[in-house]
Amino acid sequence: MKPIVLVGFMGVGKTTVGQLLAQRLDKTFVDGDHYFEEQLGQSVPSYLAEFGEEEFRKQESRLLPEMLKKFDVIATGGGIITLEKTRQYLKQTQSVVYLFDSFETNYARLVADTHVRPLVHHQRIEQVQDLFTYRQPLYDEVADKKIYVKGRSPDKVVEELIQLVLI
Ligand SMILES: Nc1ncnc2c1ncn2[C@@H]1O[C@H](COP(=O)(O)OP(=O)(O)OP(=O)(O)O)[C@@H](O)[C@H]1O
Ligand SMILES: O=C(O)C1=C[C@@H](O)[C@@H](O)[C@H](O)C1
Ligand SMILES: [Mg+2]
Repeated sequence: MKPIVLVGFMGVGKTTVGQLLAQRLDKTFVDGDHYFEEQLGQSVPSYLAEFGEEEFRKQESRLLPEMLKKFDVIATGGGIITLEKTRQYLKQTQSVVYLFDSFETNYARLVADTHVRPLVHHQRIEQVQDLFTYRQPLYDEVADKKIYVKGRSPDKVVEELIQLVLI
């Protein structure tokens, strides 16, 4: 199977949906942030605090092709589209699916989630919204399919993904 790569803003559900999709299809799954932490031996928040975002993006970009070689379903980190070089790589990759939802739904999830995301932690809502708006065209640019989550359950999103990518 050609890998399925999920992209989208923090909190849209890439990890949740990706895991469920892989289970349904009996395929392997990897979460980009988890893979990063395993390979670098450091948590993402701690790495960002120590080395900064530029270095984090370089490492994230380097690890992406490795994940595509090793796994069937890949949930990328929310900022995977930041570097031009990484966007070029994703554009040449098949089955990149952009999961998107309204800013309000996304933000509500981020606030409720216990998982720490340094780029939104302690930021004002306006700053998170600016980042969300800035990134939309970048996800669009790299994706060849797009799913509007529309507040639906992860199960429903997985059903749509299967229809869209595999049938
Ligand atoms: N369709 C959904 N409906 C309701 N809650 C959801 C849905 N998808 C995910 N969630 C919840 O939203 C939160 C964020 O989900 P998840 O960690 O999968 O997002 P993500 O896109 O992987 O974020 P990140 O880019 O930061 O890794 C979690 O608490 C998860 O349980
Ligand atoms: O959207 C982002 O820039 C990020 C999302 C997370 O998945 C992590 O990769 C990290 O916290 C940065
Ligand atoms: Mg995730």
